[in-house]
Amino acid sequence: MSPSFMRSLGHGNDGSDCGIDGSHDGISDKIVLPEPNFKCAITHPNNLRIIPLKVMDMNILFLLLLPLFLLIFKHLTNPSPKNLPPGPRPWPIIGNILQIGRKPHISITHFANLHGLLISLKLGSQLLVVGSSPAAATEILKTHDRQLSARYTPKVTIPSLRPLSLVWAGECNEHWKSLRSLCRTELFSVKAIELQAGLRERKVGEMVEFVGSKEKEGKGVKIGEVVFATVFNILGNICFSKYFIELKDEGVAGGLKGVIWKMMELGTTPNGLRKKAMEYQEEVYRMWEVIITERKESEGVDASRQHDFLDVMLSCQFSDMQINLLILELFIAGTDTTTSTIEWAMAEVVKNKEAMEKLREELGKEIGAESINESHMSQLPYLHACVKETLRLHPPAFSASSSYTIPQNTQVIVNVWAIGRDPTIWEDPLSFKPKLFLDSKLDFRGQDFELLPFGAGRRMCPGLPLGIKQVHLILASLVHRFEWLLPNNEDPLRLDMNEKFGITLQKEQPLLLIPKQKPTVSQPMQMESQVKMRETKMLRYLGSKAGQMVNIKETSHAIGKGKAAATSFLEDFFPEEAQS
Ligand code: HEM
Repeated sequence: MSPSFMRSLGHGNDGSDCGIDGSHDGISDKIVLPEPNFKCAITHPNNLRIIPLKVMDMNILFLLLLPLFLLIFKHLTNPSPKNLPPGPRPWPIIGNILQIGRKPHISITHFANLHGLLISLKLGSQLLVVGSSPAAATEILKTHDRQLSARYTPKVTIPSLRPLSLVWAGECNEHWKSLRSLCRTELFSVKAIELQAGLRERKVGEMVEFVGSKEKEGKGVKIGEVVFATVFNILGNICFSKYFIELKDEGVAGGLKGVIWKMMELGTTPNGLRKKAMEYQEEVYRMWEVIITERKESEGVDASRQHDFLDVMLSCQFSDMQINLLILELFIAGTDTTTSTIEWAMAEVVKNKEAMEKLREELGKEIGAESINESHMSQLPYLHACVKETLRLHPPAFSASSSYTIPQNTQVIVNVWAIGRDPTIWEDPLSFKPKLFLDSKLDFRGQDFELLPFGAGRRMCPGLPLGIKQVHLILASLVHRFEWLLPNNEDPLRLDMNEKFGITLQKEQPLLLIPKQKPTVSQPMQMESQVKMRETKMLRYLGSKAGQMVNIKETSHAIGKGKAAATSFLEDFFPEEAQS
């Protein structure tokens, strides 16, 4: 679960409570309330002297205890609303916080097993409703998407910034709509994604060179750090035409990743530390504030530079604060999620020999000795299946929003993690089996409620097109170029797959792998195998087009080479037809 992505039935809705009928949710009628199991361990050392309290001390004690009395009074006079979904019995004042613990995705799934697929919990005085089935997800993210599309905002966010925010927008107001539409057209449209392809290929190519460089030979590579630096630089370039992190500056990516993680973590603490969060925000803004100032001062368009997202925001008259906030939110929402997906995917394929072999075989057949590029991606069904399987088992974020009367301001979430591991939906749900997706039409684009790593409905992830392109290209490149070993030749079967809960579900132990260059083929052999490979692809493609007109652009796409290569192949194979 990503508390940051929690939805709420908050302000800005029509104000009425939401009555959702979820009787079909399969909620178990066997309600087993686990007895609280906390031991009160107060020790009384023998040498502790007991000093009688004076009248003055009593007054101080009374003042100290007053807030506690007030809290208890508030709790007693403000009972939980009736007719809520079942759930574990909350403790006075703290609610279920202690029972939820440090791994909420696991404890909440456990509560769902005990109480049903729609449960309610109390986080202090905050009510939380959790759906853990595709049916509950459909109710929350589709049927009642409009009423439940407000975002629950952690206390750590600065109230004055909320109206400017995309991620934290409490309601789907006009400003939120205009930000989503700006991002959709300028960053994530089909055209924008296609225009960025060269940039992604270049940055991923540099990452692969770095991993395979002499200085890294035999050394461990922290997959999360090199991937984070790469996706951060891609987004940095799209927004500011600038790369922020040098791959060789070990630790910078780790440091920045740490700051982003900490900022997100503050957002997940019930009473977040606003001052600390502000300090982190300022630290990140400092990275690009010079660029904004220079750009505002420069006159005319600099022809040596590409048109970037900063140009777009300035032309829309965005203030510095609006620019800072939007870019920060894109970095927060887009870098850690993508990195974590790739880190999990690598961990799963390294651990699962069969999946790794199949993926290698597919990459070898389709790409061979060519340099990998995005036009290859559509020819790699097993790669796509590996990514879907990773997102089923390790969705980086929970999603957001029931059959009960939900009071206003309730946090409502869908436990996507639990749905991905539900044995009534998936066979052998804890194993990594990409094959599941090979003959299946199930997709993660918000239509299939069994698989919701990007959420669904109005607040669904707008960055999906960019995120998924990066995941495919980086995973394919890392697997195709190297063989991967664990440090000290450890058995991959014993790879630690524990999760650390935060805004994203990361690997608790960062993945450290040793790359081994795959045996290289000599230059002439490489050329020969490339030509052979393209010939096979070309024949396969033309076979599928028998009796139809073929288009050079599509042909070049199908063979993963430019138009010139496609034309010359067509001329070689079908000289007469190519003439016409
Ligand atoms: C594998 C990669 C990614 C995953 C799994 C992912 C997942 C998610 C999820 C689950 C949500 C919440 C949806 C909901 O509340 O129903 C979300 C929201 C969001 N994501 Fe992503 N995301 C990814 C990549 C990206 C990228 C690359 C960007 C942008 C650069 C991005 C930008 C956003 C934004 C701005 C939101 C908030 C939208 C709103 O509240 O209206 N994400 N993402």
